[in-house]
Amino acid sequence: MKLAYGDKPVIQDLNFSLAQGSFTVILGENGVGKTTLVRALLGQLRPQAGSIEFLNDQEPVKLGYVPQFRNVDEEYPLSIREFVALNLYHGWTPWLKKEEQKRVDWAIEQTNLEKIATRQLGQASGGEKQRAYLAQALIEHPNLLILDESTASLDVSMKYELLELVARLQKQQPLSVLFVTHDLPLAKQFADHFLLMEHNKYVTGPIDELAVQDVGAEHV
Ligand SMILES: Nc1ncnc2c1ncn2[C@@H]1O[C@H](COP(=O)(O)OP(=O)(O)OP(=O)(O)O)[C@@H](O)[C@H]1O
Repeated sequence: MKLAYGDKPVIQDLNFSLAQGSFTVILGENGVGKTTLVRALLGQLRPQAGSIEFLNDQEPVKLGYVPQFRNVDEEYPLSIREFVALNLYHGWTPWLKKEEQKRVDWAIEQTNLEKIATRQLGQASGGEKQRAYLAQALIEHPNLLILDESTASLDVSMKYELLELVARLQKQQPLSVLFVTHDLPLAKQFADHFLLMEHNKYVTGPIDELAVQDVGAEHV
């Protein structure tokens, strides 16, 4: 597959398959194309050559996406619960159906946000905000969850908390995880496979085969 912005190639000859149910980490230096690959997976960027195929034989692939941490304004008007439910509001009906309410409850419960669900999102801590983004991504019951540097700028215990939630969900239900990060210890702890991106070279394999020297000092 080739991905480019106009005539500026970013990814050339990437041939990569993601095993169903795996927890795969994507590593690589700044600017190597990790977010570009995520954008292509999300359907925001079309490959200039090759293609992305979702070969799930049981059910269609449903993507969930947890973005990089962005601070939300303290005055942000929605409660955590309203924020989690945001993508369920369609058209003019300002209320949710019973079944949709249940999905919101489930996502809030899975991310340990029950106690603070009525709090304004702007008043939540960094880790709680990121769990709210995770809950929002879970609403459609995705079977492929993409986290794009979602733990960057969280402190160590919050990083682990977020990924422990993701790892638990991955084991509970048919869920594959793609996790873009610069954090090698976190990758080693949670992932089972890796994709290491370098300019025009891509290495994949089981996480045990990833050596620290392959990744470079900036990741450690
Ligand atoms: N919309 C765009 N138009 C043109 N070039 C872009 C665009 N977005 C990204 N790029 C360029 O594509 C290259 C890859 O960027 P990308 O954001 O995918 O890298 P990355 O590996 O995610 O980096 P980082 O670790 O810093 O987030 C960079 O050279 C970047 O400047």
